[in-house]
Amino acid sequence: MSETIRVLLSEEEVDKRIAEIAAKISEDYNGEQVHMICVLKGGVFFTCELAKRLTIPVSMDFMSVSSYGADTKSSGVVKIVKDLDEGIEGKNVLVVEDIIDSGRTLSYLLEYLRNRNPKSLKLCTLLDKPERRVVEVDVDYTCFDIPDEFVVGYGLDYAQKYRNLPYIGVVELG
Ligand SMILES: O=P(O)(O)OC[C@H]1O[C@H](OP(=O)(O)OP(=O)(O)O)[C@H](O)[C@@H]1O
Ligand code: HPA
Repeated sequence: MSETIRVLLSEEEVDKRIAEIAAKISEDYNGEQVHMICVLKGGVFFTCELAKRLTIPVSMDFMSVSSYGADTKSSGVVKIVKDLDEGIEGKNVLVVEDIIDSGRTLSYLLEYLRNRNPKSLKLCTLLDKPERRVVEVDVDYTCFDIPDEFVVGYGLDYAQKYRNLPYIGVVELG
């Protein structure tokens, strides 16, 4: 089967929106330090682009969770592949994700982090597919709501490919 990629959000659109969200986050934290938790692997491009534009003090940690494997559908079972390096008690935690789809990954992850007593816990996502939600998740910052289509680029993969595309595209199988 062949795959083609149709552009959904151009590099310029994505970059412009990330700058807007970064300004909003910087304003909301009002000079306090934010502890960004990048959810690997998909969240890595967005985390870097966002972090570069924040004007508040930033620290960072990384977690890796997996529920999709090589499929385009969530397995429903969330697995922690890599845990945090440092504790988050008393910190202003900002979880940074590439996409919220069914909500299963983030619902699991936020509960897991809440139990570690951060001072505050917020969620920032590049993309959200609200139509696909199975589990409710409170999202604090969303760059784009998108339709129910499987997307790649800016960290998002299809069977580990296309993460490096500098824009968001829809995978079309022929
Ligand atoms: O809302 P959900 O239906 O749970 O889907 C969202 C999750 O799926 C993707 O991760 P994936 O498991 O593909 O891992 P990856 O980031 O390493 O590619 C994405 O990065 C989210 O973590
Ligand atoms: O649309 C998607 N693309 C890539 N990974 C994903 N994980 C959940 N939804 C998606």
